[in-house]
Amino acid sequence: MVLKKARVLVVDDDTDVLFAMRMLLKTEVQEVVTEKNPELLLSLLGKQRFEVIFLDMNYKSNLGTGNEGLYWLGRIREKDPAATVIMITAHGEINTAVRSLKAGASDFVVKPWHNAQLLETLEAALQQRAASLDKTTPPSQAPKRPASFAEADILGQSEAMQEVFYKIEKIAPTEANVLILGENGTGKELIAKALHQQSYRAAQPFVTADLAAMSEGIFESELFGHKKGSFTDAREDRVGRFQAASGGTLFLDEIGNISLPQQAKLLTVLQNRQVIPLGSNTPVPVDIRLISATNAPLYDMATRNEFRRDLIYRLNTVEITLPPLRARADDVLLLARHFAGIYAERNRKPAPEFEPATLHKLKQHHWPGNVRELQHAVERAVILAEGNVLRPHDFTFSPMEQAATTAAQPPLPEGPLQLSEVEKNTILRVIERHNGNITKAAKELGLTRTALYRRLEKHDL
Ligand SMILES: Nc1ncnc2c1ncn2[C@@H]1O[C@H](COP(=O)(O)OP(=O)(O)OP(=O)(O)O)[C@@H](O)[C@H]1O
Repeated sequence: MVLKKARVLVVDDDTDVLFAMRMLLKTEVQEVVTEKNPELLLSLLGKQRFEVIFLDMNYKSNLGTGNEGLYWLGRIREKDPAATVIMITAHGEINTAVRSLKAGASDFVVKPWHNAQLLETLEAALQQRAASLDKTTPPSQAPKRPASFAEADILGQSEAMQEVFYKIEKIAPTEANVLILGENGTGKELIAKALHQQSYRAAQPFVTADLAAMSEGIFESELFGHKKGSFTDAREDRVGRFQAASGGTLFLDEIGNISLPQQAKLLTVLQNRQVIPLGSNTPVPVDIRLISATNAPLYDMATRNEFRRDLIYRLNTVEITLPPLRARADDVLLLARHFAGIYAERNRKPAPEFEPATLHKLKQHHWPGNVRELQHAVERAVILAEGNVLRPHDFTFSPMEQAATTAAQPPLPEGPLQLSEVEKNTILRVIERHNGNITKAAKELGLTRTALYRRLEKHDL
């Protein structure tokens, strides 16, 4: 609905982009104006009102630094601080795109875009704009934002996490579907909850569906509900998770684990915004904000036709990637101290100190289980430590994790070194770094896929 009333300005020096935008938007919005020359932007804004401006990040004169887009964004915001600007960026410019969010852009789309995804981004931006301009919104419906992410217990001082926080702040109060990517234990569920808590839906339910735990047999009934008698065990009517989350947020965890037939069913529901419970003929409209998460390499899976690209585009209006803990050493100590405080209090012990050598050991560890592993390691150490100083030997890692850590450091062999062990550990570490993607791991190791498979067999992996 909001789309139909929108007047949209598109500024890009690539005439193909302008043409594609015009073709896409002309039937969707009230008016589309396109402009090739950013120098004319301000005079256009002086003459006409636009609800949304799509602004390219790079212009041919500026060698792809994104600075010109940021410059024009600044000029627009000077003229109209309430302007809603969506940046158009190329792949590989995500850092600049996030900088543009900090500079006041509402969102960004990545070229080449998927039409449905671009329309969702536009709609979300319009809704966000309407909500922020709507002075009549009663205070109780305003988003409940914690003053800081520390209050929501999401800690992180690394640059990578600061960018995640900026994104959350921007995205939370919108209706955009969010896809959270990251290895196990990086905090995906925590981020999903924070997005909900800071959204306009905060007072409504947050419902989680762990798709990895749902067999083919119960998938539909769990998600879409069922009618009494629709299958042997259906003794009464039951609403599914989509309906249970009505008005609130549905968190689909481990989305990468569902089969192609399940993907097709999910896509239909998301497209039609309604579910049909098993055994019923009556569609039930659903009003949910969708957040999904996975540690699976969805884009690689799509290339291998294991995951539907059109479903990805429904899920990833905005994407948040959580870096593995090993890539944010700055956060390791912050989190370790935080967990130490929590577990000391829980176990009625004084808050412990960390020996410098302990901190070094923690920083060097590979953390294959990420924050969850750190949390458990600190809990164990706090419970087992004698006195209130945590020493290196209070942190013991399983042999496999230890091997990964050792391999991550410059080798310091003591005694005879088993070459085949080193090879095995290196292979394990590289495969893990690429989330199990054999093609990428083989590339990094300088092997062909076949050669890597042969070595996996050799090491019984
Ligand atoms: N930045 C963070 N600050 C504080 N605690 C964190 C942070 N990230 C993760 N945690 C904690 O680490 C644990 C694992 O986080 P969470 O369950 O959100 O990870 P996940 O990525 O969803 O894991 P999985 O993929 O296994 O489901 C939780 O106890 C969570 O509270």
